[in-house]
Amino acid sequence: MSQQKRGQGPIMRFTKMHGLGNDFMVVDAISQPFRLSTDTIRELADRHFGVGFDQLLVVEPPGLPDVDFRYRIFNADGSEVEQCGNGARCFARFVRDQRLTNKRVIRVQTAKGVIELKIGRDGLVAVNMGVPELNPPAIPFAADRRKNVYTVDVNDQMAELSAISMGNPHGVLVVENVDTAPVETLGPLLERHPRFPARANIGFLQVIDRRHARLRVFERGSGETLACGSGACAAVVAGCLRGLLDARVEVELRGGRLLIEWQGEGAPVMMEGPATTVFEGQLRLPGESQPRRRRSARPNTRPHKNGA
Ligand SMILES: N[C@H](CCC[C@H](N)C(=O)O)C(=O)O
Repeated sequence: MSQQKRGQGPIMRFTKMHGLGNDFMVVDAISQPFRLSTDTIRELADRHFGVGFDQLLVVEPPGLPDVDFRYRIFNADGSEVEQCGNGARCFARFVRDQRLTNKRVIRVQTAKGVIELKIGRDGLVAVNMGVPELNPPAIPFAADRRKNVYTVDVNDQMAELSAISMGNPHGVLVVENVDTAPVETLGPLLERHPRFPARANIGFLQVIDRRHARLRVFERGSGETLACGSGACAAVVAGCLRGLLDARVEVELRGGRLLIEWQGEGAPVMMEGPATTVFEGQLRLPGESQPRRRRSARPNTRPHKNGA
């Protein structure tokens, strides 16, 4: 946060959390005003000058009658996105720990639909991530027809990948060994490939056997993360479509393991894994003027004009 701005704005409370090392800044925008510009989100994401996170997760009041909360997600580059699987598990733990609900089954509205979160007594969180989208225009992915595997020309190499949306777009490649996969080189090239007009998260999937896999993900808007929940879901769907995986798969990511289950086309993808709170914090935002709220007005949680 640039020096001249520090210390002029309001105090914002937050909680630092992670799902298998995919880390988040989580903000309750129900009990406090939330209005962050894209630039401020980028500054807060910085691991030296800010809080440091892969994604910012925001808890808002529900926008639909049959849901408990609205769930907004911002990548480290400030882009607002449709889905975050590891974040969904942390969201569930956060709203219970903050006593925003006492439910164990929570329905949340994301930018692309409604997902259901279930907090187990073992501390693990199960998420119904919804039905994967395979139709190219809805992913979005440029293709003349739907296939299980597409050939994409990238830097004069032909990459074979599956294209799947879990609410957010994913490209999944099958590799011999994730430890030697070209994540740093091919990841950013495919993230911004023109055939992914909204960019994409790029997964590198190593099949151990029909019920075990390893995965690394170069995430859209954040780079490689230690884990990607929606990426693990997309990878299992891709593996099943290719006939390489069974319905229930243990996916080993760099930060730990997720259990993913998909019973096939038309069925939702189920994910189960941990959610960890690291610390509570508060910070003084840059000197963004906050509108004087009329006494009766609701907390201002509407997005800032040029960002969140
Ligand atoms: N980078 C993703 C959002 C976060 C997804 C990931 N952290 C997860 O656990 O699903 C995107 O731009 O779609």
